[in-house]
Order: sequence, then C-alpha cells, then structure tokens
Amino acid sequence: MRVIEENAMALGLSSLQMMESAGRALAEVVRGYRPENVLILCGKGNNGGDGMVAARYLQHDGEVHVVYPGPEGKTPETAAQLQLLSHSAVHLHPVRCTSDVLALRRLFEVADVIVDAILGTGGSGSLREPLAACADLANEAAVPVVAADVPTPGIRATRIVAFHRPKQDAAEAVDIGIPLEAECFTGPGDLTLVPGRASSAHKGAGGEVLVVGGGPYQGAPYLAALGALRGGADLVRVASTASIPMPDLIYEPLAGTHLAEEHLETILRLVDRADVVVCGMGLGTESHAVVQAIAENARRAVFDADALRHPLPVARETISTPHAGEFARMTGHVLPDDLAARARSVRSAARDGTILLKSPVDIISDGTRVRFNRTGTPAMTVGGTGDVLAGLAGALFCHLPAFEAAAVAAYGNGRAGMRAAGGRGNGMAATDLVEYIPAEVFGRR
Ligand SMILES: NC(=O)C1=CN([C@@H]2O[C@H](COP(=O)(O)OP(=O)(O)OC[C@H]3O[C@@H](n4cnc5c(N)ncnc54)[C@H](O)[C@@H]3O)[C@@H](O)[C@H]2O)[C@@H](O)CC1
Ligand SMILES: [K+]
Repeated sequence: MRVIEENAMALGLSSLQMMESAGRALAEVVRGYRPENVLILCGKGNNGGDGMVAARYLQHDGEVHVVYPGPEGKTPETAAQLQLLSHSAVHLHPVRCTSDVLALRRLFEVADVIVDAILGTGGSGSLREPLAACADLANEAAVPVVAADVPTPGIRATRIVAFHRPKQDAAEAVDIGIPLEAECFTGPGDLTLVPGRASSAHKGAGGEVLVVGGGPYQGAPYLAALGALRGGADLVRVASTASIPMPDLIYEPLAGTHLAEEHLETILRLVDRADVVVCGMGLGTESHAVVQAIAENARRAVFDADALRHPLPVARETISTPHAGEFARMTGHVLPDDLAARARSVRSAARDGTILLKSPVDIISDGTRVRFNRTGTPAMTVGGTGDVLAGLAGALFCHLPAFEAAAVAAYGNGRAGMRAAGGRGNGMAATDLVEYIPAEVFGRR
C-alpha cells in the first residue's frame, strides 16, 4: 500500500488529496449510524489525519470530539487538518499523558460511535501510552467502533473502512481516487521496498551473488557482475572462462573457451555459497548442462540470454529476463503487440517463476500478479544493458521476493539508463548506466 501511495504521489496526487478522500469516505460510513455524538481517536500519523478530515465532514451532523496526541499536529498533514478544525464546531482534546485520557472518560461513555484513527499502515508493535488508554476505554464502550484503514492493535473494531485496498478479510474497501497506474506501473514507491542496512551489518549482509556466464561473449558476465555490485551485493563472484579485469569482483577463472561439464564441480561449489546465481549472459549455445545443474541446485537464480534456450527444471525461486525473441524461443509463443494481450501471455508463461519481459514497456509477472515498467530510453538498445539488469535483479533478489526484485530492478535500471542517456544520448554505453544505479536505487534513503 505504501508503494502504491508513493507511486500515486509521483503521478501528482497529493497526500492531502488522498487524506481528504479517505476522511470523507470514513465520515460517510459513520453517518450511516446516524450518531448524535461521535468520538474520533486520532494518532500522530496520517491515519490520525484521516480521522480529523472525517471530523470536519461530520461536524454539522451532531457533536464531534477529537482526541489526539497534542498539542500540535505531528506531521504536516495532521497540522494542516488541525488548523482547519481550530475554527470549527469540532471539540479538540489534545492529550499528553494517560491521565489526560482518563480525564476524558465521559466522552467515551456518551459517544454513539467511536472512530479508531489511531494507527494505520505505519503502526508497529503494541500501542503505546497515552493512546493505549484510549484503546482500553474504546473497548469498554458498548458502541460501534469504526476503524480507519486498519484496526489499531488492541482495539476491537465493529467495522473496518479500508482505503483503496482491504488489508484484512473483514474490511470494506473505499475508493480514495488512487489511479490504476499507481498500482500497475512501477514507480519511485517501489524503491521503498529496498531494505536499508543496519549500522551493525556484517560483511556479506548485502548478499552474495554468483555470476555464471561468458564464453563466446566476454563482456556480458562482467556487466552483469557490475550490475550486481552497484545493486548493493557485498560479494560478487564471476565464474567464467572470460577474464574479468576488476578488483571489486572476485574472479573464479575456468579453463577453456566455454563452460562445460568439466567445470561443474567448481561451479556447484560456488553455487552452494551464493544467495543468488545470475546465469546465462554470454554463455553461447554449448553450455546447457551447466545451466541445468544450476537450475537444480541454486537457492535463487536469475536466468538471462542463453540460459533461456531450453526448458529448465522448476527451481525454487527464479527470475527469467527474456526479451521478446527469447520469450518466443522459451515458450513457443510470439508475443502480440497489444500490451494487455502481451501481459496475459507473460502471465501464463510465468507459472513456474517470475518473468521480466524486456521491451519498451517491460512486463513483470509471477503467474498471478502483473506489473508494467515504462522507465528506460531507446538509447538502452546498446549492447549490455540487459546484462546489467540481470545482475541488478540478482542483487535485489538477495533481499526481496522474485516478483518485487524484478519490478524494482526494471524500474531502477530504466531510470539509470535515462540518466546516462541524459548526458550521452545514443552514445551511452552499458557501463555508463551502471554508474547511475546507486543513485537511482538507493538515492532516496
Ligand atoms: N501516505 C499517504 O499518502 C496516505 C495515508 N493515509 C493514511 O495514513 C496511514 C499511514 O500513515 P502513517 O504512515 O503516517 O502511519 P500511521 O498513521 O499508521 O502511524 C504512524 C505514527 O504512529 C506512531 N506509532 C507507530 N507505532 C506506534 C505504536 N505502537 N504506538 C504508538 N504510536 C505508534 C509513529 O510514531 C507515527 O507517528 C494509512 O493507514 C492511511 O490511513 C491516507 O490518508 C491516504 C493517503
Ligand atoms: K486505525
């Protein structure tokens, strides 16, 4: 839901607009009880703001009391709502401590409806004082309790009015004007899924990625490894017959011109220690036995390019990153031009793992869900950008489920490509794009 909200904001819908719609919808539900006296319990965050908007809409229907942790609003949104309420008929009761709440006991006794706008999706852990005292008094009152978005932990809600999407079974969802695009298309909100790193993190906590590729094409595994490194992996090993000239990467040299069964023992030893294996780039047509063995043994794997030539055993968790030609070779289906029809094709092909179809609008599906990504630029048709994408997906896949990792990778890679092309136009190279990955993927933290 946070992803969707941030994506909606990036599309131009403000937090205050969503709050207005949420509070108004909440007020409509409360109005249905025809109350003469409404008590609205507000928390410090935007859930509290929703409650304050509802108070504004309900003020002429009867008596409305708002209890909130005062004296001022704690966020710009709640401060704005309180400012609007300060000259209204709504009775405001700022509380600083538990005894302030207990002094308001009478309000709980005379209310016909109580609104729980204490905690929403931003709440964590059990409720702290003085709001915990509000929850206790609300539970004692024998009147309907209407929860805004989600019930606050510890509160027994009669009804749950969920904004946009129900977050649990018993909830009823109301439309707050979030456009469909905020959900279907990736956006900056998707980046909020990328976990931060604890200050106590040890070496390797960022994940260990193994890239297996190279043979006929020497640069491809190198680019994938750079994508993984810039995508936040702590250790990136490259098992390849190609030499990898970079001190930040751990090169596991393999003899010969292409990967073959003689390398299997070494490769499987490396597969065993990797969080994610990224496989296929530059491999050529002769190394399928190696790909097959990786599919059978890797904890998590990203398959790209030549790894997509033949069907693979269903591995535990995988991301496949074909372009339209590789998709046709993989599935036997030529993708239609129409975007919705394309999405259906990708979804039905993604039953055994997540697919990230690379095209002007990327399509990501795990067989159930579908997302679209429209970041990127025609300058990214230069060789190597797909290798970087596979590596980036591998790094993110150390921490995120396949579907989310693929969506964030597609978005971040496209954004980095747009930045690189900003300065270099069609002269950009995949190595230019790599340099912008950290700013685009982690820059918002
Ligand atoms: N982000 C948006 O743009 C929108 C958010 N909306 C509402 O905002 C909610 C999410 O807002 P927020 O992210 O501000 O979070 P919340 O309002 O759910 O709560 C966060 C606040 O509560 C405090 N808190 C967290 N856990 C606590 C605990 N256990 N005991 C006491 N205090 C605690 C935090 O310090 C923070 O101040 C949604 O559920 C929804 O109701 C809606 O207004 C629609 C738009
Ligand atoms: K709530």
